[in-house]
Amino acid sequence: MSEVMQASFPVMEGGIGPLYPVVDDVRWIARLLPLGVKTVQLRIKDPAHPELEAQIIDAIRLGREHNAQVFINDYWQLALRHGAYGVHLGQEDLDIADLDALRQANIRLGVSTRTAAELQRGLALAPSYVAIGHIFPTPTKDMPTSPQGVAQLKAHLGTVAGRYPTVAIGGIDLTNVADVWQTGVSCVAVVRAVTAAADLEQALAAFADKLVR
Ligand SMILES: Cc1ncc(COP(=O)(O)OP(=O)(O)O)c(N)n1
Ligand SMILES: Cc1ncsc1CCOP(=O)(O)O
Ligand SMILES: [Mg+2]
Repeated sequence: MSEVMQASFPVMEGGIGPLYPVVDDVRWIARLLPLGVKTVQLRIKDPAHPELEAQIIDAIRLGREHNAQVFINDYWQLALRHGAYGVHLGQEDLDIADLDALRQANIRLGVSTRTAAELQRGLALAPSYVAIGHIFPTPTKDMPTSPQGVAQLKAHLGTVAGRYPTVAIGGIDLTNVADVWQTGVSCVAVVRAVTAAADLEQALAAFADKLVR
């Protein structure tokens, strides 16, 4: 698909990273933001979750209170309704989302990409960031594609050419994050490395030590 000029989504004023926890409950956000995390995503996959809208409202409020960049995964209508900082959408979400409404509301957009073609589609939207994954095998999400690995990540970063912040996701932990970071990616998104950490503060400190440029 060729790139067509599009109105841009807003830039993330505070930069993006370097660590971007993706969590399934707003209580994580309440723990993470006071610890200095600046970008976080609320990813609740069950649309029938009884607290879905309440958690989204709380997440947006916490983001404002801590001057942090809270992205809402998937639920772009609720994000619009409640004035979210940002929305994260995958390729299938992009097919149905009202991107003009998000642009008009000044909501930042992060997009997932799994292949070179999806990356082109994502870039054509002039998003606030582009995510590339999954980098390593992960049990957290069923993926229709194979892990891309660090070399492919690096090739994709060449395509982005610094035009947008980049996020690597999928199977990233303290044992492999240095390899990911040395590609020059702007940010590393993690689920289990944060939510399954035995000691949250220690895990954040260990990532901070490794995510230095
Ligand atoms: C930072 C980041 N990258 C990728 C994804 C995956 O989004 P998507 O493909 O829409 O899948 P779901 O997360 O909705 O299952 C993400 N959420 N965040
Ligand atoms: C949401 C998502 N999108 C691509 S991989 C992934 C899950 C990453 O989870 P983990 O960090 O636990 O491997
Ligand atoms: Mg999605």
